Amino acid sequence: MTLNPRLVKESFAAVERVADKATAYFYGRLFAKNPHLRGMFPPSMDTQRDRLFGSLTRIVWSLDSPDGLAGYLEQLGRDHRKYGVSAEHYAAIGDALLATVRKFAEEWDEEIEAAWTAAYAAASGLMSRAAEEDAGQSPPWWLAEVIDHELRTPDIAVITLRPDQPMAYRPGQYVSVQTARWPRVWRPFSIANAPREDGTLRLHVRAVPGGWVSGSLVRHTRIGDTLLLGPPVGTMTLPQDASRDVLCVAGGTGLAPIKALVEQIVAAGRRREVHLLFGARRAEELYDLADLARLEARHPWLRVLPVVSDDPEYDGVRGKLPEVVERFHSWASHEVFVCGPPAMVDATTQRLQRAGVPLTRIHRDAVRGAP
Ligand SMILES: NC(=O)C1=CN([C@@H]2O[C@H](COP(=O)(O)OP(=O)(O)OC[C@H]3O[C@@H](n4cnc5c(N)ncnc54)[C@H](O)[C@@H]3O)[C@@H](O)[C@H]2O)C=CC1
Repeated sequence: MTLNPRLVKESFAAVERVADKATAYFYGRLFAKNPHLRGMFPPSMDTQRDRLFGSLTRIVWSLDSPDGLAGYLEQLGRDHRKYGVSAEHYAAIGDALLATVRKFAEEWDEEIEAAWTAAYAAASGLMSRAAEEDAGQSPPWWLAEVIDHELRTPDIAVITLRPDQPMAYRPGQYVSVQTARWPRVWRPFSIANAPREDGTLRLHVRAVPGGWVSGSLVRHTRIGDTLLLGPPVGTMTLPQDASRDVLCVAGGTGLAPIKALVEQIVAAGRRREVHLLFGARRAEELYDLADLARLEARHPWLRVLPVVSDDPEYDGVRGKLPEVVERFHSWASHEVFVCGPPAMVDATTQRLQRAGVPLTRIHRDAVRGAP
């Protein structure tokens, strides 16, 4: 079997053009052949479909850069332990995936089939080996008790959790969360604090329209409730050797991982300059400003700049974050962290690149749909 990234990418391009049909076919086939697997998935499959296709796209387009891809697949394998995924499931999914690309690719022959079989064997092998290794040291999921629940706006809650077992993570990472109200529905949320001695974690949650987990966390969760957490994942972390000044750009609840990173810099005691631009649509949605102001008062090297985009009366810096970022400073020599609505993250990244910041120094995590 030969791993041939070119053949996989060419056939995948045709599947990508009909992504909706292809994912519907994939799950239809998977469940028709393996009805017992349906119970492992959430009742509503919409987000699940997008997620599957997002992961697949990322895997296929990174086949040429094995190092980054291996890290991603290993993380995916560890994260899938929370679903109870086994070797039998990998085989069933591989079978449905191959049937799907065979159906939707414009060309198909033995060579393409062999390339896909090899690619899937390599990818699922990395995932399952990482899962096995992880099983020796971490649980597949954590139970976490809600020990504080603060409604900062009618839609935004800051929730503090105490996991039942220690959870090792790096500031900037995120976890999947499941509530008792919606079994099997997992949504990712960034951890909003650097690791603490008491092991507690904070989440910043905005209830979005139609958001099953986010709505349940903001409106129906109380102190004493128990949540399920998946393992910490994500790569928007502070580089080990970085000594550069830092720019952080946070849109809305995208502040969560940024705050964890700022706390990490505080804890390390390093005196690099940190500029934090925290944007919201309206002043009352700058939900964590009091806490940020306290941090700023204690650490003169930290500058927090609140930015409001949709209120012409706001008596401070107004505008959209990508534009405001350009307005103030040259960031060409900074390490940059950007988190928030995907369109804001993309626009900010583009502007920073145009202003001379290399992409390798712009850290962001595509947690699409992490409301
Ligand atoms: N680890 C991660 O990747 C995390 C990601 N998020 C994401 O952050 C987002 C936060 O959403 P909300 O609090 O509702 O933010 P929001 O929609 O209220 O906007 C927050 C800020 O982003 C700006 N903004 C929004 N859309 C923009 C656009 N198209 N172009 C330029 N600027 C734009 C607004 O002007 C405002 O300053 C969600 O999409 C969530 O998925 C949140 C937490 C963690």
